[in-house]
Amino acid sequence: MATVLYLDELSKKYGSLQAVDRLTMQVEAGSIYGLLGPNGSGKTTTLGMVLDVIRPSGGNFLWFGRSVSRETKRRVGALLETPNFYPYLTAKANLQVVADTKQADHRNINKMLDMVGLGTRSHTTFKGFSLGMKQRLALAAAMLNDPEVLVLDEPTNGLDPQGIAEVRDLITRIAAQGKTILLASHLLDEVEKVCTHVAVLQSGKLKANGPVGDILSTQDQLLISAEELAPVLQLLERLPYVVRFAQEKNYIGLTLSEGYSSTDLNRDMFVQGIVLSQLLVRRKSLEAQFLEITQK
Ligand SMILES: Nc1ncnc2c1ncn2[C@@H]1O[C@H](COP(=O)(O)OP(=O)(O)OP(=O)(O)O)[C@@H](O)[C@H]1O
Repeated sequence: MATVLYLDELSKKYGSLQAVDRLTMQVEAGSIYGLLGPNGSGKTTTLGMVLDVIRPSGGNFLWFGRSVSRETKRRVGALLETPNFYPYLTAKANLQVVADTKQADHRNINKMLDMVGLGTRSHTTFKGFSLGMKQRLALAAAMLNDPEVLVLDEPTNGLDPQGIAEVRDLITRIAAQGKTILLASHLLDEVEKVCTHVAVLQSGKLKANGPVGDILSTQDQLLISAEELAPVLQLLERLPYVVRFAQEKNYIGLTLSEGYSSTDLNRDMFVQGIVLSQLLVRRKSLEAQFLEITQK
């Protein structure tokens, strides 16, 4: 698969503050890549550098295997903050202004309005739009010259639940057209729901990266106990789908391979003559996972 964006020890210092610290990662074509981290972790600075609006203090980055240039910039659409549309112009007229600035084909305007679900509202003035509609119009503007890559900074910030759902759905639909998306978010559940890949940032440092399923593992933890723990421990040694287990006081905590559930465990225990006195499934919260990753 082609690498769309490659970051090689990319760094940014603001005075003595190391905002981004030797960040190395790559974004493959067709992925929805989430840059996940709390406020101040360096996400916006990273996006600013790769979009050539913030000058790096060190390291390098390549778009499509090349240094940033007018040609590479033409292939990348970006939405860093809600753009300043003209409040008294209609959605369509606003996009006409953007199309002129970007020298984009005006025939794309209606297509993009339809794509973001504003086709029937193209004659409504911008000031009459809800925040969610404003954000969708901004996405239409970013897509006007049909870029291969879309860079988004916190695209659902400030939206109500319906607006959030609409924007997330739109991002997924844009990606389904074969576009690559790089998206910064401080919301773990957003990255889990929308992204295929993730890089976790903390204080400018890369803490983990890879496919979302690998990094944000949603394996449940089971807690079990029985009158006698020794035979339980012996059986757990032998069950191939038990990933790990540990005794904690009078119960045992364990995780199972994907595809196995507490029912499988309970059945196998019973077959071996062990009756569990307790079986609890504890879902690992996304917040707990995030703490685990960032404390590594
Ligand atoms: N122009 C600047 N001058 C000085 N410090 C800055 C500047 N821009 C950002 N910083 C600092 O750099 C660090 C990283 O900021 P950045 O905005 O990149 O993080 P972020 O993860 O995008 O957070 P947020 O979601 O709050 O924007 C923060 O400590 C921030 O205060």
